[in-house]
Amino acid sequence: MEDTTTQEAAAAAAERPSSALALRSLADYTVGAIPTLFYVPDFISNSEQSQLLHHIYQAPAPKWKSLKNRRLQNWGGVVHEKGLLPQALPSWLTRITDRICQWTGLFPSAINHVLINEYHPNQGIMPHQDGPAYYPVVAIISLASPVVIDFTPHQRLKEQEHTDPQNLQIDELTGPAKMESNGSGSHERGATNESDPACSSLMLMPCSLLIFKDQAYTDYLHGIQDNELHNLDKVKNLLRCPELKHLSSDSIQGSMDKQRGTFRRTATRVSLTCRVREVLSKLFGEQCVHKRK
Ligand SMILES: O=C(O)CCC(=O)C(=O)O
Ligand SMILES: [Fe+2]
Repeated sequence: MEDTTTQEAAAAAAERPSSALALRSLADYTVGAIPTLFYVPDFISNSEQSQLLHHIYQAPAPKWKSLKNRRLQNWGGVVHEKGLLPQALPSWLTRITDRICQWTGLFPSAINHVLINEYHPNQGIMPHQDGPAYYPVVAIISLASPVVIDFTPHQRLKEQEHTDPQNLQIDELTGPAKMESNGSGSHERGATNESDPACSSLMLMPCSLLIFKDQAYTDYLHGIQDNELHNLDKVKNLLRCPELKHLSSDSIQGSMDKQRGTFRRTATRVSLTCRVREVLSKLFGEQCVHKRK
């Protein structure tokens, strides 16, 4: 489905080399103590951000699915318990997902699934692990508002699975865990990073790319607190967010309280969670399973 104007495509193409050229290799973007966590500021340009937001908010109202604490759009096909019934991603998404694929070199095939989440300043996503139907590499593009994402080790969840098997459920969208369906993964209630030195938080600025994989994917829960005020105590990448110093400029919204070490969200954030999802080769038939590295 081609819905991009030639002008827009030309503008994006003209811009791509400059942002791509400015990038170093992925290994240069590790952050914090978890080795498989990467933060890439300015992965997309401001005008690419505007184009993405334009397309996202042009989608027909039924494309949005409202959840208790956010709403989302699902692109790439319908998720079924046995995999994905695929539907090609629109070109305004593949322009970004193909670049992520190429530059990272981490995905076994083209990114085929994008979940778009929208969060008001008091909304978030509970600590969760993305389900087993995804290849264990996640790429998240952030738009419109900064937010803090927390990574918390989930040994507790693993122990629970071992000791309490009757608690396990297989969710339509996820894997075995105590969970609440979020359209994306499994949720653990009440996980907290207050006292755990192993946890890591990152500030996700608009236009940035977050990549997490392997250990960060399998041994950590990730989540965003559902309040306007975010604590910066455990944020590992503040030095890589120089724009936070200029919050009065109209491009980035929010406010910092340096004394208290907090950031207040004031704008709606949108994110693109880009993944490779197992695809059903035949309806309810044979499944194509990715080899995990
Ligand atoms: O919005 C985000 O940055 C996180 C989204 C997420 O974790 C998910 O879609 O599974
Ligand atoms: Fe997730």
